[in-house]
Amino acid sequence: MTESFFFHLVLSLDDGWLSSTLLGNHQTCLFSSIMCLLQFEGKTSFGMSVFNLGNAIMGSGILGLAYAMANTGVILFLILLTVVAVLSSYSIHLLLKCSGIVGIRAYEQLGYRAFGTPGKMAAGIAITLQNIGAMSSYLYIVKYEFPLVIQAFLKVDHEWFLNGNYLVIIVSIAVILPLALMKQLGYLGYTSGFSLSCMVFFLAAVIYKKFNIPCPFVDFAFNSTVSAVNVSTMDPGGEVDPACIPKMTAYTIPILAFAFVCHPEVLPIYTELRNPTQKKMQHVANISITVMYVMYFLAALFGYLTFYGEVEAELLHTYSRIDPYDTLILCVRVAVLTAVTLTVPIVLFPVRRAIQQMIFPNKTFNWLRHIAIAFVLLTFINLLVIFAPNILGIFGVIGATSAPCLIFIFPAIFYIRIVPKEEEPLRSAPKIMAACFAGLGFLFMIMSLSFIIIDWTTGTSKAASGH
Ligand SMILES: NC(=O)C[C@H](N)C(=O)O
Repeated sequence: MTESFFFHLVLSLDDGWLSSTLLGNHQTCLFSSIMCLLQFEGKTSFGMSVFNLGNAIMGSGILGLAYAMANTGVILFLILLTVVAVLSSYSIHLLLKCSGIVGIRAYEQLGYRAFGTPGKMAAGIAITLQNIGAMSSYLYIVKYEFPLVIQAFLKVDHEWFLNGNYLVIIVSIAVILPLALMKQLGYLGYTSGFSLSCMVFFLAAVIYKKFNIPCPFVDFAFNSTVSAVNVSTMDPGGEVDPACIPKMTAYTIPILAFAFVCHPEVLPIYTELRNPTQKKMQHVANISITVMYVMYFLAALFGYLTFYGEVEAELLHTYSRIDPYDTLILCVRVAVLTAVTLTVPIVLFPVRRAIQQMIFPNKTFNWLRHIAIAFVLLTFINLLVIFAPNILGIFGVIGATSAPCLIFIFPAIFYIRIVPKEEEPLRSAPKIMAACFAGLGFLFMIMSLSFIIIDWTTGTSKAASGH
């Protein structure tokens, strides 16, 4: 094997640690490369990689989609979902092409290659924001769903352990922190398949419940007085209920963008793929995106058709209004809780790496730093979840800021800078397309942000109404 092969390999494996190796002498470089080859040689099969990427895509975003559909109507939602899915696949194409050219398999390192330190910092900050947002939304689900599960199973009221804030802290210390301290997760690890099956179960239950819950449904809180909550689209006079006429809100597109973000995880999954080629990885991405697209659409459709305009920003919570003790929904809660809890450590890994690359570049692995970053991050996220007003705010702010950067803007501008002019001149079709893509990202970001700010200042938002 030639030295250039090793050079490429070194770059592509672990940039933080190995960049220091590159500065050392050739022997060290060669030795490290052989160690890396033994340690990190891509071993993950095609199918497993599809699972891993699917798991990276699938998260709390799925719980917000029915709400997004309630705001747009089925047809517009389907169009928007398709557009975001296709664009997400195109942006993975841009990332893969860049990484193929420079031989780097980390998002923030692509930023460094394209724009030096500012590029690395921008990508690092976007990844940190996005993944902290995703983790907060996962712990948010723990905060609100876990007490209901415990209450139903133990049949107790007013106990200290029914306080969601305590539960978030306990779950973080007992489950997430130990997993987050592992040196490697075998990237995205073995929990992916399990996590995904939990979400398939969730989807099946949502579909089943659509045919099982009468319409209009009876709110549990008013059960004794038997007052029906109007969720049918028609009022008795045959007029369409104004509450059920779809209208686009500031949150629709940010929720969709949030739901499709998986980009910080794409390159690491590529690194671990057996016999990796750009084409093969694109194929992995396209399959994962298509499967998630179908699951997202079904979850949104049936969730929406169960509750119409009454659906809340977090779908599971809406079911409690009918019967908080319904066994099937309790099992679904446990499944979703497990899925999102197991995803937190996985989502934490790219953030830790981004922080390491931003604050301690060129430092070798250090257990103390590894543990300290995980601890500080988890503490911060716990505080966020305890004090954050609601999940819609998280979807909205993150979906309107870091998500468009990671999906649209960065892949496009990195592509324009990294692909050499000799190969593709600035005026070539692929680069013009990438520039339009970045422009679309900017437009989307500015529009969504201004809508959300208007929404907040005028106080019309459902986001203001708590959970
Ligand atoms: N991985 C992420 O950043 C978010 C993920 N797409 C979700 O829906 O929760």
